[in-house]
Amino acid sequence: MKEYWSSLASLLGVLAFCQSLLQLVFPPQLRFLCLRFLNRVFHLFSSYCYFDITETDGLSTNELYNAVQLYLSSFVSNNGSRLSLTRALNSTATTFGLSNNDCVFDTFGGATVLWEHVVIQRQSQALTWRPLPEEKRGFTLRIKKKDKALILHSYLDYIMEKSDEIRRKNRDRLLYTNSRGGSLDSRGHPWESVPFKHPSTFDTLAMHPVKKQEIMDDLRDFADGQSFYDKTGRAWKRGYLLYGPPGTGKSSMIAAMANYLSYDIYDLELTEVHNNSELRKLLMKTSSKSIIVIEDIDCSVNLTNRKKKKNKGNNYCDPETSCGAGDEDGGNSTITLSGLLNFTDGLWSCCGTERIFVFTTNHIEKLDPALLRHGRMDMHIYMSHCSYPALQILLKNYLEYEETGSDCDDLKQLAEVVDKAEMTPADISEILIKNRRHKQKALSELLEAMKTRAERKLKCGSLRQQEMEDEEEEKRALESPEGGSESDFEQSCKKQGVIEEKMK
Ligand SMILES: Nc1ncnc2c1ncn2[C@@H]1O[C@H](COP(=O)(O)OP(=O)(O)OP(=O)(O)O)[C@@H](O)[C@H]1O
Ligand SMILES: [Mg+2]
Repeated sequence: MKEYWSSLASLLGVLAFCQSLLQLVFPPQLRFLCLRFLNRVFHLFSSYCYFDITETDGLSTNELYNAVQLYLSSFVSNNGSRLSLTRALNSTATTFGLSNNDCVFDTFGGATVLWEHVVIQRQSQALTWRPLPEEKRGFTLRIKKKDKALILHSYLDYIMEKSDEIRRKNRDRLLYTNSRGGSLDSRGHPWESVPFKHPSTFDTLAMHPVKKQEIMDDLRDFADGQSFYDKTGRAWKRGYLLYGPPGTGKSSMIAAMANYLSYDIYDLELTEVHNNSELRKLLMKTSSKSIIVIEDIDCSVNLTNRKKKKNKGNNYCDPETSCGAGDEDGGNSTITLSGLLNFTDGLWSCCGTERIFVFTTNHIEKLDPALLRHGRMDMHIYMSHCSYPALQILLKNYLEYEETGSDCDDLKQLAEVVDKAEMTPADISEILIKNRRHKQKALSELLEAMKTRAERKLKCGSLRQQEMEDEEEEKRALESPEGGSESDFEQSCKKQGVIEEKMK
């Protein structure tokens, strides 16, 4: 052991002697050149090349550094052994990060790359007007030389895209409204926003699964369809019209769409918009990846007929016929159907990308066909009364009721009566919420309510049928020569008698 230590000491002595000899023979300048030369030779024969992505680029922040950090956070939790955890302001998600001087591998298009997070202590604080952070941070990307073209062109673009997506997902969605009625905030913005935390998703939405899947596929195709829209020369936007009776889930569907695509919502209150140019300004201030909603469009403003001339006592006017002196925009004091059509489909509608327009109505028949045509409203979605497949979703969500097969008598009866009852999901969910702790009670109360509704519907239907038949008979009697002899009074007495009989 003693011998070992003495030989180690003499070896260190020789090394120290060699080092001082080298310093004597090679001056520092020459040494630096030698090292640079050796480095070059090493890189010439190495199959790898390296890229440094620093946190700051001079004084401005390097977007690529932030993007890489976010991108790595999406998968580093599976691969890394030592991670940093952060949570941004207003965020509900935790972000994983690569710890200082740690490495992680990634693959892209068949190429494997290595990312290293490099953190170096800053030697001395240079004299600047802005104090610099104590650490210099950056990522070093190691790739094979043969993959250089692929990585530099596609991989870095992919990272930027992916990080945008992660940023949007981590941030809470926003719900914008124009309820201030045209006035701007301090930043000149016409929209007010609040965090959007609606819990409705496509899982909680009660509707036929096939229809639901069709809508989800359509939304996904739209969101992933940039190249398709570019190729076909179409503006990257899509319109959905949701129509159906109140309480069938139109607003819930909009929330589910926003949650599914992680889009913001702009809830446009048309009654607060004074004219077409204000509408256009509102549109210009919306961001991409958003859903622009006009609820109850038939009630907002009179938008029934583009060809109609100006009506008295009605804030609608025709853009194609002059609506007031000097009103080349169809009226500076009113909003027109033409203005709305341009909003959804004109040149101005393309001032942003990746936007969805959703209109809702309880009365589709009241809308002008121009508003409904494809290109404006590409998909017309009828939100119907509750069907049996939709009811099954509600039972599962509210009562945790799993498929029990044909042995459940109540379920069988519900399946028979649900279509005849024509109840909305809103009506049904009220009964289920009330009895959610007693499954059996909930089912029997629901069945009772459905049966009563179905009976009433049946009675109303046959009453209406009878009335129509009576009217038809009356008409025929009046037209025939003998029928004309019966006086009006006698006829109305007879009719009254029939109605009283039915009411009994
Ligand atoms: N299809 C559905 N799936 C799940 N829940 C629903 C559905 N439809 C309605 N509901 C429930 O009923 C409530 C009202 O629904 P919602 O506001 O979406 O109806 P709507 O069709 O927009 O009605 P309106 O035409 O009156 O605006 C919701 O809070 C939701 O809980
Ligand atoms: Mg609604």
